[in-house]
Amino acid sequence: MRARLTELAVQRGVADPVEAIHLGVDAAEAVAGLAADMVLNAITGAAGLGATLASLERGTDVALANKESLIIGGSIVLDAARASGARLVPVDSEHSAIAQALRAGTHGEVSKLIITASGGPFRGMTRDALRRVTPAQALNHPTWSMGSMITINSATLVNKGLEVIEAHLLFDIDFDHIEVVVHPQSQIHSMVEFTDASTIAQISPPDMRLPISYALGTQDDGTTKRLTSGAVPHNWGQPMHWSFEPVNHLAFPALGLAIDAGRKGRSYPAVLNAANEELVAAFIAGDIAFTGIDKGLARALAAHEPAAEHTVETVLAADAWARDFARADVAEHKGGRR
Ligand SMILES: NC(=O)C1=CN([C@@H]2O[C@H](COP(=O)(O)OP(=O)(O)OC[C@H]3O[C@@H](n4cnc5c(N)ncnc54)[C@H](OP(=O)(O)O)[C@@H]3O)[C@@H](O)[C@H]2O)C=CC1
Ligand SMILES: CC(=O)[C@@H](O)[C@H](O)COP(=O)(O)O
Ligand SMILES: [Mn+2]
Repeated sequence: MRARLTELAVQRGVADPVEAIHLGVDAAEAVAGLAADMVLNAITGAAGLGATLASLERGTDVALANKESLIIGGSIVLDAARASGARLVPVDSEHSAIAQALRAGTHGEVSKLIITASGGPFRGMTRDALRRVTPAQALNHPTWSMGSMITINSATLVNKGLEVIEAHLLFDIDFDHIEVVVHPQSQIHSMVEFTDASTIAQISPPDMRLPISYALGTQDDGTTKRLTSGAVPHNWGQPMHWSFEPVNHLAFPALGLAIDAGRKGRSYPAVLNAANEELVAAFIAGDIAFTGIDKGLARALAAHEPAAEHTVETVLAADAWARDFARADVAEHKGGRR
């Protein structure tokens, strides 16, 4: 690997190819800590925490796709940004939408954030039917093409729970003022309701090039220059039907579990995320049923005893504890109809 990368670096005229190449588990963190205008963190999962912190500590703005690092780090990540003055710029489509809509008023004028959810491939299904769905069905997202972890998280609504916590942290809005609504067409990416009863929505086709380019357009003064995204705007001359419906919390309890973990704070979000990463892997491997994911999450969160301090060390310890717990939970319930 190093030899091939060195060859490529030499071909591209890199002055010191040995210095320029980082390999291994700490490579992302090392690269994120190098001089840059902005780091786009699109690693999946808790593994992205080191890179987010390394960028922020260096004072580099982070375009954040890796929502997990903010969610598990919580105040540690926010404090790192505050201390260096670096910005956390959302790439997640809902949070990009909210950031855009928030420009219509002040923080004090916000009455509610409304996060839209596609509802995933199993929208409308009963709890009983959900016991029998397959990984292939769960990986077939109705509107977005994404990696396997976030696609399964969309199917369980864990993704929406993570996004509520992410919105709370990014925009400093209380959990009581964040609502989730199912909007199956994924055209409205989220909304902000203001105190005058006006609601501002951000609308675009489901294409990540738009939130990514919006984040990359961040200017030194915090304003945003809209870049060419390549996304195709709506054709308003065509008939379109968009719908909204409430979340079925009985069929999809993971959303409530995640919001509860977010409200409790400290290491609960880290436990939620780490247990989920393990349970999703077990579901994809065929070891547990789809409904085993939220059942395992409920058991992990109920068993967790958080440390008094909230530090990188306690977050990583909670992450490791949750992975062990979830693996044992999978072993205990493997093959059963959980
Ligand atoms: N896809 C989307 O539309 C959206 C994604 N996001 C978020 O963006 C992130 C990435 O999602 P997505 O692109 O779909 O996922 P993918 O599975 O497509 O890509 C994940 C990437 O993370 C890398 N990676 C995983 N673990 C590590 C590690 N320990 N160190 C370095 N790199 C690592 C993988 O590298 P390798 O291939 O070498 O394993 C891969 O390039 C997630 O946090 C997701 O929630 C948010 C909103 C929308
Ligand atoms: C593109 C993006 O931001 C994803 O997080 C997407 O929102 C997932 O769709 P769900 O609404 O199904 O979770
Ligand atoms: Mn999203």
